[in-house]
Amino acid sequence: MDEERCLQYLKANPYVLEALVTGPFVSRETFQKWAKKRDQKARVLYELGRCCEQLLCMNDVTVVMSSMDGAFQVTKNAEGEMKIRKLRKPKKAPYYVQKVVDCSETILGELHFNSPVTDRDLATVSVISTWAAATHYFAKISSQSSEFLADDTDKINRQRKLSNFLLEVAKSIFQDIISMDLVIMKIMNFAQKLVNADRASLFLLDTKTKELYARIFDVGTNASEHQKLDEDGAKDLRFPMNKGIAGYVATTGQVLNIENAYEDSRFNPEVDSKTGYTTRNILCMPIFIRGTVIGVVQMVNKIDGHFNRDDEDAFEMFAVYCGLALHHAKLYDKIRRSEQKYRVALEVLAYHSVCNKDEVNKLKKIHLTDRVSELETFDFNGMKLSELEKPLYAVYMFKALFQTDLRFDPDDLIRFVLTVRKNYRRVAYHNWAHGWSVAHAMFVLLFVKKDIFTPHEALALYVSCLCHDLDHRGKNNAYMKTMSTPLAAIYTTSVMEHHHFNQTVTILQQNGHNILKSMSSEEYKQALGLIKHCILATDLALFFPNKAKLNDYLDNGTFNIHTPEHRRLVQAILMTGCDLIASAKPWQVQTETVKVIFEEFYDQGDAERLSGKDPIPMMDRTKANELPQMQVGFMRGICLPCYELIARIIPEADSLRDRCIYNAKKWEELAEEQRKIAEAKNSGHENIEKKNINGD
Ligand SMILES: Nc1nc2c(ncn2[C@@H]2O[C@@H]3COP(=O)(O)O[C@H]3[C@H]2O)c(=O)[nH]1
Repeated sequence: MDEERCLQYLKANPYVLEALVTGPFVSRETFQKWAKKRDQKARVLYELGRCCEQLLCMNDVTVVMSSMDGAFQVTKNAEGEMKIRKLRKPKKAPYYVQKVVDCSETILGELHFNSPVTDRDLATVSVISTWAAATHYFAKISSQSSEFLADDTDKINRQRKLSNFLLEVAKSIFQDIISMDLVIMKIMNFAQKLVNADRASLFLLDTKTKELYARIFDVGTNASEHQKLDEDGAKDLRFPMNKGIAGYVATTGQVLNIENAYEDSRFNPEVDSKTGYTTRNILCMPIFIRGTVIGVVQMVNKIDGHFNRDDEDAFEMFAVYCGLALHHAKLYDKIRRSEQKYRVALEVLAYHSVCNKDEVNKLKKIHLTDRVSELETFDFNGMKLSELEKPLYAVYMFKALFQTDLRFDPDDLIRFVLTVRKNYRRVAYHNWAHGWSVAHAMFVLLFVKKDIFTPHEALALYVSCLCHDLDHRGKNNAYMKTMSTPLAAIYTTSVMEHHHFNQTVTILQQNGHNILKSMSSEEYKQALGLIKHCILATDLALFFPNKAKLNDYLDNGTFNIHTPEHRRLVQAILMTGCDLIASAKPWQVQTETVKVIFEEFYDQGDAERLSGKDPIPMMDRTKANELPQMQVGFMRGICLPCYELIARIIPEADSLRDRCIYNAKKWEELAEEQRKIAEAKNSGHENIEKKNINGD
């Protein structure tokens, strides 16, 4: 039936339209909207009629409104309400009928003039009628658009409510990360209100048993009645994932909006039978995390009618946020679990990596009363000390430097030194003996140049040297990175040095180990900050910029030991100088140390080769013959510039530079010998080759 025939039919059978308009299929607000629209037209025509009566000084203009159902006379009752009644045929035809037509050529109505009118009157009436029609037309447009807008406003308000809530959810996901359940509850609660559902529930997928279980199950419509079930859900709210609307959605990942649950073969009435609740309609949404369904959210029984398209759209957005919240909940649980595991590991480690009572008592029994003057020179060879003497002398040096300025518990000091010893690994070079010799070098520097630093600064420098290579694995930062070790994942720069510092702090935090405990919290914080600065400075990668800056200040005469930045540079360079102390030891000690350094280098080179990477020449045992030349490069390129700089700041320590120059020359002689041997070999080979070629 086309529109024209439909109109004819409705005109012929007005009761049909009446029944439709006042029946259940048109909502109250729609009916009111229509009525308002009609009222508006009637009101405009009525006011137009009265306006013409005033202008033409008459009072018998009949106002007629046109509509689909015919012509209606418009009057106004005592209360000012518009009254519309079917137009009866007038006894006498009007003198003049003015049609009121709007911009879209729609006839709004007519004005019947029941008294004689002049041409001038007609001209006036025509103008006013046009204006009135235009006014009505634009009023309609604006009311439509405002209706439209009103509809839109409705939608906009709904969207705004939605987006405000989603923003709240996003914020609470990050703020309430702990109680993710609370966030999910909020989401469910809001979703339920937004789509006006009587009940809401969240089912999660148990991938092991291929079942769905209720994690949040709604027993009523206010939040307090939400029933949050434990991780496994309530036992009786579990069912195979191929059952029910929830199962279908979980299996297919599709959204389902079921208008009549019991008529849908996929519906599972078992849950209703357990809860005594009757499900009429269901809006069910899958929850995805990274493309995998992890659960479904269900809205049950729309309060008025069934769920519509808008509900589906709004709810789809919630399903995403549910997924986000659940994902965070899972991640957070994982983090919590790994933190607990980490704590357990730390406890076990702390127990085994702390010195024991026997070791402490053994050291306590030895009382060093006399001054050990041989310790007061850089040339002292720590390699000759026993496993007991090293900690004993480490305690002695600490006391010699600090016991007049600092308060500390002597037993704490013994425990600290012994535990530091225990946390160096038995690798060829970066072991306790290295830590001890670097601390000894700092002891001598501070001994010969007492007043350059405050007691707390000196303490930080000494402790840093003792601890600067704690838990070193005999592999350098480059190795840690290329092998993508966990340490390299934690620290982006100075990987091992950060780890050494972290180990230092861990030991200080052990019971009975905090040698800094007499400091105020501010002093303690500063001391730790300086220890971190000093240990990180032993990363050779930082030596070059530090050296350049300090030399600049010295060269341009702006160096001032009391300037904090200059002070930190001096501390850093001293740390490097102590770390490389083997290069400034007597030649015998230098060569013995270099032997173990390269043993460690070659171990790393072997490990790199095993993992398919070519080691650098210095770590390649097949190039051991190039060692002297490499040492020349190392001494002249790094050690010598370092000790020359130290001598500029602490002239009393210029012996380090002299020793270093001597050792470099020795390595150059060896390199020269090595070169001659190589040449002899080559020429030997050449002679043999020539003989072969000549056949003699
Ligand atoms: N080639 C060479 N490297 C050294 C020598 N002494 C120290 N080093 C390197 O200098 C680095 C200083 O920081 P580390 O102690 O971490 O590791 C040290 C070694 O890699 C040496 O005599 N020869």
